[in-house]
Amino acid sequence: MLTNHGIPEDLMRDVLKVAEEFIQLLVEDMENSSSNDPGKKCRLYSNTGFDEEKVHLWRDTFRFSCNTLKDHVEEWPNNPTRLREVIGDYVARVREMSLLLLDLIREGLGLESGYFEGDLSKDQLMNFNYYPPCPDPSLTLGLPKHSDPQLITILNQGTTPGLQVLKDEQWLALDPTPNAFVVNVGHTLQVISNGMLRSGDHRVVTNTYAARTTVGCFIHPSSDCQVQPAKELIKRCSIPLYKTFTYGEFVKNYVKDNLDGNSVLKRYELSQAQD
Ligand SMILES: O=C(O)CCC(=O)C(=O)O
Ligand SMILES: [Fe+2]
Repeated sequence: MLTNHGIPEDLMRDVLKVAEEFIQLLVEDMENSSSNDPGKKCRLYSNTGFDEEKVHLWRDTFRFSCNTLKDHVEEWPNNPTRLREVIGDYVARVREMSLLLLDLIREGLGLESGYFEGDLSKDQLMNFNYYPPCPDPSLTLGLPKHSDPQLITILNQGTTPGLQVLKDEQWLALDPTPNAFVVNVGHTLQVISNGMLRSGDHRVVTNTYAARTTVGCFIHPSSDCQVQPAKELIKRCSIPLYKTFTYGEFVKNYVKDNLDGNSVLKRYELSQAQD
């Protein structure tokens, strides 16, 4: 949970409001606006693999590519009319804060200055998530158990509860704290830190009484970037626990494994690697 982060409270509220308005417009025209093509830079989807998945999820998501702003802003919708302005401001501030956070993490890990700069943190995605009230929450989930594949996630979870984290094999509710962000370590940061930082499993449960809107920002490497345990950490104290991979290939496997309920990291653990 991150507080005192410097992002204005009214901007945190505004971004949720724009997300609510925008999703509402799209949901009314779901058939024409949704797409199952993961390569699309801006898309509305309800499930990551509708045909293959065992449980259909109680969530609509709109995904934006965000970095650099000037390369992507034209792809974003412009209805509601203030969407581009609000999101542009929000995304830029979240990015600045995330890079600062990554630099503090870098220092804590004892890595050389600038380690996360460049391709490792080049890209940024943003999701608007909308979880409508569910008539029977025992039958489905907003989002099943998963860890995020990216470097870090900065989640603005609004005011409605629903997020849970797995701790000692128990699901704990992480109820919203006003104006705080939830920060998740992603798989990529787990690999770079050679397991010193661990990605946390989380999920979203539904409720019968209120819709829930959240906004997640994900900082991640460019698709062709090589990800591996930091050499400095290996030199200092340990053996590498993970194989090197390109981020784009990793994400493809993540999507595949997630549908089967498996952790993608298993494929890349060196002790279990075939080659
Ligand atoms: O909406 C939430 O509370 C969590 C969303 C999430 O975990 C994700 O998009 O990866
Ligand atoms: Fe997540």
